[in-house]
Amino acid sequence: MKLGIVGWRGMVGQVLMERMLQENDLSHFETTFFSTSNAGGDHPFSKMPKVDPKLKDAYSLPDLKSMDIVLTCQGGDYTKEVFKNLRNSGFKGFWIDAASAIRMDEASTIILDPVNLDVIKKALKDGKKDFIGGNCTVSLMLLALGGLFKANQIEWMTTMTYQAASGGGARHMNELLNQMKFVTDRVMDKETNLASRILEVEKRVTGLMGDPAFPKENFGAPLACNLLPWIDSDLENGQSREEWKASAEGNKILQSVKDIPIDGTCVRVSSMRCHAQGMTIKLKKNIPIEEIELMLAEHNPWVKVVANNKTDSLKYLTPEFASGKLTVPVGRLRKMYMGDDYLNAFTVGDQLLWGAAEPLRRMLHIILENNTRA
Ligand SMILES: NC(=O)C1=CN([C@@H]2O[C@H](COP(=O)(O)OP(=O)(O)OC[C@H]3O[C@@H](n4cnc5c(N)ncnc54)[C@H](OP(=O)(O)O)[C@@H]3O)[C@@H](O)[C@H]2O)C=CC1
Ligand SMILES: N[C@@H](CC(=O)OP(=O)(O)O)C(=O)O
Repeated sequence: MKLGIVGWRGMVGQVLMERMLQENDLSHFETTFFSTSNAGGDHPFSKMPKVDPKLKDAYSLPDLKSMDIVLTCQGGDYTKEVFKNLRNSGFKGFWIDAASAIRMDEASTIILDPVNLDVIKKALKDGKKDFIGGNCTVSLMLLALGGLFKANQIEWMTTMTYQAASGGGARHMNELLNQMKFVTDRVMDKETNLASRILEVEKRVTGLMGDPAFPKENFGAPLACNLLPWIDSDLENGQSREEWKASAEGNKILQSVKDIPIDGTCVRVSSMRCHAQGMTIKLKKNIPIEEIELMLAEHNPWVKVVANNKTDSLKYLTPEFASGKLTVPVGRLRKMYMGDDYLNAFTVGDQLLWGAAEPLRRMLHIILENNTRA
């Protein structure tokens, strides 16, 4: 099959390409790389077999139309500019996309195959062609709690998120580091032990956040030494768009017969590339913790149930542990004071892997398999 890849140079694209090279994915396709900025130019994969050595124009409808599959992690603006026109021009191939732009469209299927392979297979059987990666926080939550969703044991749940700077993109990650530098350069200099005058130093740090030179062009606010309890746009019903995605996308991924209410507060924190979330889960009945742990652990090969003790929680339930890994640790599993059918849980995962790139490359294999069988 002819595969066209758009957005390979961006941050999500780089993570995707790293995984595709690790898994030798390109060997299954005749691949063309596209660019929005350098059509006709070179790319780093040109020496690989069955790869077009030159970049094609990512806005050229005829070039895109000649592909069997277009996979894009170029972003929502690109999708909005190209997708409809491409379909209107007669493109009958598969469109695989990391962006949220057409995720909730009727024709789109949200892909997270360890959780909804049956939904994906049915969509393929029904002739659907648009397969879109889910929101990172939602995908990571579903992977962590897949066992409980599969057993249909969740009545409702809340998620309180701790989302990394990477969710905003490369410029945001860079800005976070610059914010940290801006502060530490001004309060620490060569002196590293400020404990004896820490209250005075804290005042200075907080004051620096209001300094006109404080770098906040991307986040719009200080994230270093701070947190931001709003992610994405304002839906003007009290909810942020990121919060809305939990229930809307979660239930679409699961194709729930009756929607499971999922809601909470999404917060940006100063971790670099892993999103964490604390969850309160209202179970349909009292299930013993050992049974819950087993259900979660057996659901998929990537989830890692972490024993609910201080040592293991601090070792495994952190962005430091999860960064660069496909493993999705879930822990702090305990019944809550509210009753035995209330479960506390905490999970963390790499938002660029399972949260963005991994479901896209796995979809390529699902399409190949489906094609072989057809
Ligand atoms: N960041 C995230 O956490 C997630 C992002 N997504 C989706 O993926 C989309 C892409 O995100 P992300 O990868 O972070 O975006 P980037 O800004 O890193 O990359 C997007 C595109 O920008 C162009 N570009 C311009 N200058 C540079 C440069 N100096 N280095 C690299 N690329 C450059 C490239 O296009 P070209 O080569 O054509 O010039 C590239 O493909 C998002 O808009 C979102 O829709 C989805 C889930 C998570
Ligand atoms: N909004 C997410 C990242 C993202 O790209 O989400 P979506 O794919 O739903 O637009 C975050 O900031 O962490």
